[in-house]
Amino acid sequence: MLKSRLESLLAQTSLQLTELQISQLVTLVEQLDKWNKAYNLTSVRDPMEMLVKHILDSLVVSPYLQGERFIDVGTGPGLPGLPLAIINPDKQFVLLDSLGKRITFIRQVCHLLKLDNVTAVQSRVEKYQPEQLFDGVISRAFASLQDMLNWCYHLPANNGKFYALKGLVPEQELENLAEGLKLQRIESLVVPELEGQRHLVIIDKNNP
Ligand SMILES: C[S@@+](CC[C@H](N)C(=O)[O-])C[C@H]1O[C@@H](n2cnc3c(N)ncnc32)[C@H](O)[C@@H]1O
Repeated sequence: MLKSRLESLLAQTSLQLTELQISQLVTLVEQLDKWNKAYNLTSVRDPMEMLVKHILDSLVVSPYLQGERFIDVGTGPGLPGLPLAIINPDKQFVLLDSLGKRITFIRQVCHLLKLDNVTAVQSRVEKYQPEQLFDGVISRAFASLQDMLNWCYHLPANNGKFYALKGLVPEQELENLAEGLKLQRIESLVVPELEGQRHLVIIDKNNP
């Protein structure tokens, strides 16, 4: 049931996935459902609803990612980072959250799915000092844009980008961007069968 529903949702997008990637995404939803009660991972309880609200909502960001190294900050149970890592095995993803249970969940799923392009890190983002900077900093349902940019300013490499998934366009939050930050564009995202607006705010960082 989950697999055929996912295939019909994917058919409404331009995304081309392999059989392995589809089966990994189905397993991810099954694991979210299995561990949700114990780990309080998401308020979405119905696995069919998770396909739209978590999996498709994450995957639609994929065509916009430029570069090879990404960090998903405030990833929770790995959203959008895990779906993006599954369909981009050639890119590296650090999934960061301050809550240990969520990081434990991500590590279990990576082990189960044999994902070798994901590193899960438990830390507050303000304190996290990576050995190597990132081409992109991704976030969904994490913080206001201003807070995200303040707390994560140290993470992108020169010419790196911020990718913030938002409902409504956060126009006020785009005023007075810090030095070196520039709004590149706001993409309107189409998530099959999801009610409400979705936007991807892309901000460029050029080191002053
Ligand atoms: C509302 S959840 C969103 C989770 C996921 N991104 C999603 O879209 O479902 C926000 C997450 O951010 C994490 N978080 C909040 N402040 C943080 C911080 N300063 N550093 C790291 N993680 C943080 C919380 O633990 C929580 O898992």
